[in-house]
Amino acid sequence: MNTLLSPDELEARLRAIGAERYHRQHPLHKAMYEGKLTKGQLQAWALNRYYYQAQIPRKDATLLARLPTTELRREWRRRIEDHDGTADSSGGIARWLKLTNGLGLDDEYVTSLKGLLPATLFAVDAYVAFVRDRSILAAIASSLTELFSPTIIGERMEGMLRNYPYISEDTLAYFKPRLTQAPQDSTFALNYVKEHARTPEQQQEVLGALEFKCAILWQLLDALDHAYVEGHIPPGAFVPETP
Ligand SMILES: O=C(O)c1cc(C(=O)O)c2c(n1)C(=O)C(=O)c1cc(C(=O)O)[nH]c1-2
Repeated sequence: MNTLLSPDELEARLRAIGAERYHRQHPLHKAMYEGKLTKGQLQAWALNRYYYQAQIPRKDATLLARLPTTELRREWRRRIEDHDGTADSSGGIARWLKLTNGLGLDDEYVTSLKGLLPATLFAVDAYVAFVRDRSILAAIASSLTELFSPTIIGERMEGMLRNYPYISEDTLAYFKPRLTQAPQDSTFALNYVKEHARTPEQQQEVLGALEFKCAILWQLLDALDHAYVEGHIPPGAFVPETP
């Protein structure tokens, strides 16, 4: 039987899941910031990660439609604008294309989604389906990986600028705003789950949602590792021109 945790105990359990399972621990992340990847491998990562970026606002729009209060909808609307932009400012998806473009990939090819690994499609689509089908509490909890993203993003930016001469601050423009957006997102989501997970069952649901999301992010890197480091590129997937 699961016992009822205090809100702070719940937070500690969530942070322990992140410390163990977040994709910061993945060997491909380490290889990336240590400068061990080829340009072709970085291209494959950026190309596949584009699909995650492009689906995030669809995931948030799916949740937005189910949210019962103005306060919650306003919070989630902001997330959609962060990614899609507004009439006055470009959003995260457009900034991600600066990265793929800077790495030598055509926008048209990237946005066509041709060349994605099947595992990328399956994993990202599973995240959108989770948020569509599960409780609002679980859906909000599944965004809590953002508690840990500023650390991985900082590490990645610093390592990539230092180790890959063809990568500039401008190419990495996507990441800088995330360093302030992610803490805003995750503070809201953490406060929400601490307040609304009031039974042992709800708390287990929250913990399970974070584990599920960590597994999605881990799977994205595992699939890239298998295809582009181990060399088992599935038929139809992107084949780098440069080694
Ligand atoms: O660079 C990363 O490692 C990373 C991780 C995550 C995450 O932990 O889910 C997100 C992002 N970036 C990101 O850029 C982003 O916009 C984002 C939105 C979400 C979400 O679940 O709603 N996660 C993430």
